[in-house]
Amino acid sequence: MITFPNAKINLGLNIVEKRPDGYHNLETIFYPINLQDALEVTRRENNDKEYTLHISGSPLEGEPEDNLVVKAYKLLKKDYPGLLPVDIHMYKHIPAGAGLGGGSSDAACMIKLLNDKFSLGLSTERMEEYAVKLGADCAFFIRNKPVFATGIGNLFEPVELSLKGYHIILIKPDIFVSTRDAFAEIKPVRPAVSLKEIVKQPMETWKNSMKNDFEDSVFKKFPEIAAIKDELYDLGAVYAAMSGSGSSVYGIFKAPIENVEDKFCGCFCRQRALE
Ligand SMILES: C[C@@](CO)(OP(=O)(O)O)[C@H](O)COP(=O)(O)OP(=O)(O)OC[C@H]1O[C@@H](n2ccc(N)nc2=O)[C@H](O)[C@@H]1O
Ligand SMILES: Nc1ncnc2c1ncn2[C@@H]1O[C@H](COP(=O)(O)OP(=O)(O)O)[C@@H](O)[C@H]1O
Repeated sequence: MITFPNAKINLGLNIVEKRPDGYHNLETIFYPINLQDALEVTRRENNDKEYTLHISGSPLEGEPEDNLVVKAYKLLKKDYPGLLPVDIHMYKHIPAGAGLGGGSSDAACMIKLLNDKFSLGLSTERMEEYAVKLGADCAFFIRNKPVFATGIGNLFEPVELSLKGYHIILIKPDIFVSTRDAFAEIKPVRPAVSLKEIVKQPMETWKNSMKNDFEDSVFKKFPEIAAIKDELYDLGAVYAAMSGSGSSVYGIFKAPIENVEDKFCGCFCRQRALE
């Protein structure tokens, strides 16, 4: 059984307050895009091991047991001992440490895939409960629809928003930003106007009203990321921002943009909204 975990971008991101558990309450809009990994799970013939993990594509650091797809398997196996041994094949295309939620998407897709393959009968809500144990934004990828998210990024309200027809240019500089480190730099502030209201306004207004709170500290540390955002606006983006805790930056355009390959030296890709 094979599935294609997709990335997301954040449209705005307000870090509202620090919680007693050390995490932060935030508000953001998660929007799925069509940049995808591939994840395949087959029944392992040999029962010598519970699982094997084979990764191809972009190299990923860490041991197999650190990988979120393995963590997802083990999490379900605790409650469903009948889960059979599996071989996991993953092709990594979504860059890590990019604010694109690649690992979280892999983990959420693993839960959905195991639920289907082994007929576990988990409801969507139950899968979301498992997903959030693996990562704050992981539950979003279970339904994988545009949402206004609050809490630690795990409470969702649908948003009336479609980027269908827009052209998204996504730039991933060769910089890894750790989400944990990015949070450590933030002083939380409750926004004067909620993102839920801002996103209802025409996209042309977002440049002056929609903010990613991680940008100030990440741009200060890595001015080259700020420069990418400026360049996207110079190219005519209606809205441009860093996604999540970085380091990728996206621009949303009304028309296709030609000849960007040279400008961004191969670290770019064209995207469209996942419909
Ligand atoms: C903040 C976002 C916005 O999209 O950043 P990106 O990962 O996309 O860049 C995500 O919600 C992140 O989700 P995820 O990447 O799953 O976070 P986790 O692995 O659970 O947490 C990594 C670390 O970030 C911090 N963290 C994460 C989420 C949150 N609401 N408050 C936090 O303080 C914690 O220090 C935690 O140890
Ligand atoms: N399947 C996976 N894909 C990508 N990263 C993974 C995966 N499993 C575990 N990770 C780890 O997650 C970390 C990326 O997390 P994070 O910085 O939150 O990324 P992002 O900002 O892209 O969501 C990396 O250290 C990576 O080793």
